[in-house]
Amino acid sequence: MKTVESSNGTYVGGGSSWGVVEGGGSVLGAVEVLVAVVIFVTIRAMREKKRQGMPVWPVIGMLPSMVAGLRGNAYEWVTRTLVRQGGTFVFKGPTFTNLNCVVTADPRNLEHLLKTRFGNFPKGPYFRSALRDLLGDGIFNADDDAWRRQRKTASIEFHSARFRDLTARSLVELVHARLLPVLDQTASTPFDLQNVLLRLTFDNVCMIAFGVDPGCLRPGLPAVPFARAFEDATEAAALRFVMPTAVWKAMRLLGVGTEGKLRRSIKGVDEFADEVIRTRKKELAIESSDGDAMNIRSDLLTIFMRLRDEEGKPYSDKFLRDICVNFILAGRDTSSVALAWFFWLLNQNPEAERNILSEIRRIVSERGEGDSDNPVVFKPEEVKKMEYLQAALTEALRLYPSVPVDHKEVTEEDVFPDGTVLKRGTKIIYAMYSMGRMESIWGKDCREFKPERWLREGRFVSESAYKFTAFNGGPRLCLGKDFAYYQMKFVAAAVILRYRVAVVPDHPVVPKLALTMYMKYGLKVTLCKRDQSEVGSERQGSGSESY
Ligand code: HEM
Repeated sequence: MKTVESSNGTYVGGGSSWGVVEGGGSVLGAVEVLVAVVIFVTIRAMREKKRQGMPVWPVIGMLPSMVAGLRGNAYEWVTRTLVRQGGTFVFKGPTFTNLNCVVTADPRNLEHLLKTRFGNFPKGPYFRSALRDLLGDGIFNADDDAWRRQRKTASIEFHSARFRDLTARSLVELVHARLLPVLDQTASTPFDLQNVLLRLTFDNVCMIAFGVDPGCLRPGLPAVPFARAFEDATEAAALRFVMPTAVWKAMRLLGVGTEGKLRRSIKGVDEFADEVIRTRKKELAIESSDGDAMNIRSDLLTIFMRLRDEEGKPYSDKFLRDICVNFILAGRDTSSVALAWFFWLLNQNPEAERNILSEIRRIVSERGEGDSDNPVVFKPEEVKKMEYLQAALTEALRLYPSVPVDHKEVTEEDVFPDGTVLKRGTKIIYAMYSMGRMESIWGKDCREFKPERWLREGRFVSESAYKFTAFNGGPRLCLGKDFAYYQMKFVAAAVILRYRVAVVPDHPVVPKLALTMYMKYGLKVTLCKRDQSEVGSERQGSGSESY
């Protein structure tokens, strides 16, 4: 039966079965209009998908794609989109939210952002406000003068001979008196290596930055309430970036959901930082009353306690707390997770493991007669010689950068070298994880673990900081980079020399969505002791043939 549209929009037909023609016709008409609108909107959204990498729906923008992406591996979802879009895409969030942003993995844009036009791309108010509860005004979350002052002070400390000496000594203590005995005790029982490494780097950063030793890495692996609180806090804080600001702010006000968790976990973090500051103040008071005038200690926290702010006043306890929390994030959660990914990758690449073992055994065998210690404790000049190990760690960081994405905000209108127009206030995400997986940067084998790509004639050769962005670049290049390499090499060499680390079969390994790239379920491993009689038996040069 044919139907025709009447002038008032209802449908009329020719047969008796249309007894309900008036009311039913109007429903049918509305349905047809709705179907037409849906088809129109879908076609338009799909056309946008071709252009922008994702369908753009009226009102909700690209939200459905984002929700679907976040349900799986969010980093892979961003990577797929970036690859499809040639290295940069514009994310359109729902109307009336501030989720719009430009996402890029293009080295030309990174150089523009981090170096050439550094002054035009601060962290900005949006990101600073999302992380303020956790990071306060600490170095990671500061711009302009507040950042410059902290950077200058920390930079002097990090580049001093005293700091280098302290880091080397602290690592000998941590690895030989704590890590290796703990590993020795576990024998072949499965344990979470990421957890052990996080304990090590936590103790280490507290020793070198605050001059305190929390003693988390010790036999029995005691519960560390701070660690739980800190991990929960970084996870809950990261979720703010995928929520409209109004939503997380309302949840924060009510103390519900992830915001309730964030509030509770920040309390746990603050308790630890407050205790460190209180204790240090007491110690300094005693030392100065003894006439030592604060000269005994010169760790980073003490240096900040001695400084005065722009008004000539000592820094507040709140600001000292921010310094502690930021340095814990910088020093605890980066090299530990990098090492966890590194050991996981080695487990799948036995050839690379053999090359590392060969290199470190050769280094031991090169020692002079009176120079051999037992057990072997690597010296700083030996750690420096570990070129293949450095290449393997860098390759792990290329594929699993400890900071998987980072952010900036546009101060004044600008244009990226790839032609993307950046309006004032635009939020920019640069995706380090995705950069390691771009064929356009690393070639067809970009997803393979190949330490050799970093070696020329057996020597480690670095890449541009705008291609290999794991340590950031430009004026905000990671301050702890040299220390982190030394620490990771020292730990990895000590472990690999003694053990084969085997990942428990079927243990799920996936990244967690947080500020740093934890393995969501940790890294369950068992250890197999190596025959120590082989140590030192490697003849000079024998290890270099394979790389
Ligand atoms: C594998 C280890 C490490 C990686 C991959 C890494 C990576 C990074 C990245 C990507 C940034 C830029 C963050 C941002 O601006 O949002 C950064 C900054 C920083 N890192 Fe590292 N880091 C590592 C280890 C360390 C360690 C061990 C320390 C200190 C103990 C440290 C201290 C810092 C500091 C102080 C900054 C702030 C620099 C600034 O904003 O001027 N890092 N790091």
